[in-house]
Amino acid sequence: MSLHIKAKKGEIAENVLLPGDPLRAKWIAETYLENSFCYSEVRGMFGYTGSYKGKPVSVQATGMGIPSAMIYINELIREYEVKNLIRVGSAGSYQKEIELMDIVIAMSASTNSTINKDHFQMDDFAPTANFELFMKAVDHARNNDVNFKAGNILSSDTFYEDDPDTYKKWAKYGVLCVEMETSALYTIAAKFGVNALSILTISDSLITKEELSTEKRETKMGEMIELALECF
Ligand SMILES: O=P(O)(O)O[C@H]1O[C@H](CO)[C@@H](O)[C@H]1O
Ligand SMILES: O=c1cc[nH]c(=O)[nH]1
Repeated sequence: MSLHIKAKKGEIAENVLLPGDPLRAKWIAETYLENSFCYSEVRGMFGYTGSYKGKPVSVQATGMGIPSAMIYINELIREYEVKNLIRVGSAGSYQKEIELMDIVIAMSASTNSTINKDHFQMDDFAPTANFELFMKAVDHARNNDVNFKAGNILSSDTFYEDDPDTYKKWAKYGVLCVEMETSALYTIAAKFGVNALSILTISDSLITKEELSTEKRETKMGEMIELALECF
């Protein structure tokens, strides 16, 4: 086992879905994976392995925010040799044409986190999705009439901003939505030469202030999960 994941070597598949929410991880395993078992409950951050259409797939919750996600992503790659990581998260819309329950496929992730600034001595690294995973998601979405947008997103260190208009500076430059982990996922995947993608479901809008209930955030993201599973 690793420090934060209680799985034996070989218990985690090469293909892993990464929701932030542990209850979404449980719901994904129970709804989509055959013969799934729970390999870790450390800190309540559930991890499961099963199969989807005959392929081994794991789902590991990462918690909220870049520091938490970095722990799980590092351990999955370093200790369990995971090769394909697809985040399946919720996000807040920054654009009026992106509505609740729409799907966003993240080509790249801007960030207000200073972790990469420190790491690259103030130079800018551009966290980018793996091209093959990205194209698989786009092709599958197009072929199945999934309502999606693809582009740059923001991985933010803050959920509650002092100034409710902070989002506008990003929206003006075409950033589609905000979440809290993808820039770290893309950066760590690049470092270790593995493949990463984030697919997000819009759970609220910074513009209209509409939002999904907690229950829907846990369990009503099936279109995104099926799209992600088809990319493995
Ligand atoms: O729904 P998840 O995957 O947790 O993602 C989003 O939701 C959390 C905030 O509510 C942050 O983790 C953000 O990235
Ligand atoms: O990080 C997040 C996730 C969902 N909605 C938001 O507004 N921010």
